Amino acid sequence: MTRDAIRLTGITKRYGAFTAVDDLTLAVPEGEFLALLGHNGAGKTTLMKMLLGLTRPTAGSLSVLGTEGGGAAARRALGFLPENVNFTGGSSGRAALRYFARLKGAPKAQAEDLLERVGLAAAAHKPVRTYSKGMRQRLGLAQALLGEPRLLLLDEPTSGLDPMLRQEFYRILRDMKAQGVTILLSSHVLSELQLRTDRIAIMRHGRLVACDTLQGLQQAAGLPVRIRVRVPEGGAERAAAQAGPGARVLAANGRSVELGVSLADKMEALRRLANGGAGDVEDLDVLPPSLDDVYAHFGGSPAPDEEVAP
Ligand SMILES: Nc1ncnc2c1ncn2[C@@H]1O[C@H](COP(=O)(O)OP(=O)(O)OP(=O)(O)O)[C@@H](O)[C@H]1O
Repeated sequence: MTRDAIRLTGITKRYGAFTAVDDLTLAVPEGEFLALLGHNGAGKTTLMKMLLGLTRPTAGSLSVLGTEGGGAAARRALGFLPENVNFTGGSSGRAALRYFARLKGAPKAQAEDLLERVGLAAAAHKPVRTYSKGMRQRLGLAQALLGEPRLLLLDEPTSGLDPMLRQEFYRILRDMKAQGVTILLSSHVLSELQLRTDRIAIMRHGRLVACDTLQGLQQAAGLPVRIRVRVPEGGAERAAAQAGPGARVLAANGRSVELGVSLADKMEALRRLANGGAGDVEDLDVLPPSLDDVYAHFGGSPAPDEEVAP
């Protein structure tokens, strides 16, 4: 039976009169890759800090890797990559990682393996202060992977990474997931998450407003699927009519028409388009709602003056 790596029940965190996390209930099964989305100030980092035991909830209960209250007892099995990786002092990447290995009780040799794994072996002898943002981020990931973490908490880990490094970064996470590691990752880069995560949790003003698979969120949002149809010159209107009453025209020009249909009407519209009069439809693409669309639907972005605590 799958156990929950994280179990949060009615978790609330207040700073004075301000509520940063508001009555949040969520269970994350072991081995799941969960993305945590939300506007600036939504409460993502605060949630991670509570899971790490760095700050205590004002109300509610939490369990991390079977340890009630999370914190120190679970921390050895946690890997954490903070939003702003800060390695102070003039030490080299290798020395910094060995230092963290000692703190975590991980073997020194693992530091070498991880430097290799994150592509920093050649720069390991250089002072961290000379590292680019991407290199510091990779060193931060290596630090998070020290020991045998069973849960990774990654706070906006890909900011500052170029597209190649992002791919490499997600490849490493895929390997970790294959080993059964649970991953909670917060990010603002929605496009990179939609095909990589099992579920997506959306926070707004400290509250969990949605948590499901992308498909589940798409269904719950009831956003239209777009069907882009290529037609012979002047055939747009005919193709639109052919798609049936469930389809409405979103955009059209002489050679193509974009139709919006509900998920429930999608297959019927596709059948009608495919079976219609020969030559009416030359080609078609089906475009499901993107994570950006879903995120916007669930109110992912606050009004500009709502972003920070008063
Ligand atoms: N120690 C604190 N004292 C007072 N308010 C705080 C404290 N820590 C966080 N907050 C407030 O709690 C809210 C949530 O902050 P948090 O850092 O969790 O947001 P976030 O979702 O991680 O945002 P971002 O995407 O910008 O990193 C913010 O309004 C922040 O100003």
